[in-house]
Amino acid sequence: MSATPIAIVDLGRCETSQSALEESADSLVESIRNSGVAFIRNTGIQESQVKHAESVANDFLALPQDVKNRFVDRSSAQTDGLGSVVHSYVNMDAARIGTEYWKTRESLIFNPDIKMGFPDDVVPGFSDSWKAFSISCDDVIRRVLKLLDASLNTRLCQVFNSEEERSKSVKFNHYPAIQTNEDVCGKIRVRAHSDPGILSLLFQDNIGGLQVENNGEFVDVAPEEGAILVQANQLLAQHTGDRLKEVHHRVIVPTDPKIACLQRQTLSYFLL
Ligand SMILES: O=C(O)CCC(=O)C(=O)O
Ligand SMILES: [Fe+2]
Repeated sequence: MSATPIAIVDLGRCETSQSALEESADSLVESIRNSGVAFIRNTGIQESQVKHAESVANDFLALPQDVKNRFVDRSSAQTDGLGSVVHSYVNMDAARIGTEYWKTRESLIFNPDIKMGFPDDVVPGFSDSWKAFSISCDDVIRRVLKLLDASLNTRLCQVFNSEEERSKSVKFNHYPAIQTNEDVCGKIRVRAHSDPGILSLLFQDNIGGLQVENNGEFVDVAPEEGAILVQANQLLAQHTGDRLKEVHHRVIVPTDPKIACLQRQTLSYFLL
């Protein structure tokens, strides 16, 4: 499976001159047109802030199952939590353990703007950490929209700002280590789908496994050290008249047997 060329756009450089901004904007748009995604770096988001948001998520996942189950939102089970504006803990493995264990995943999805329902009583500081992370991500998404506007001659910033406050989600995915002697390399961990909303930012560890559909073929998105993945979602496609298509993507167990069985974690921010 070959890797697709994905642009790495330096957000800091965009602010140095108009020509740097235009060049970066075009490269961002070209990458999203080709593969539905682009990397951005030099965003100003502190690594310590990301690590902290991941660390409170891991504190939550380490809690006893009955405590975690208090946060299950049954109404969002169909949509994997994302379509919902409420908080939820989703355990995708409950029915599958012992059969398709490579599909095992626990997800935490919280809307940073909804005040009630955070697990602060069981993980002190959870909501502060995720809210701070979401404020930083929101700022980055606004800068990405500005670049898209510069290249496409659209008014996405204005449209999405002038609408009443949009919904947001922070999502943490935990794919546990796989304990088996069986060959699980390349098996599907998350089925192919596209996500709702406008744009998302994906912070992934160095394990890999994310693939995007490109000309009918799924190609690897290898993690890029220090860079965040911008993903085009359904509403962006709608608002750009399909000039930017939403990305169809999936997650597989890495094909390298040395890392296939290791745990993987990702943290995402969605502007919905
Ligand atoms: O964990 C990943 O790399 C992506 C997961 C995903 O596509 C999702 O949660 O919507
Ligand atoms: Fe997704």
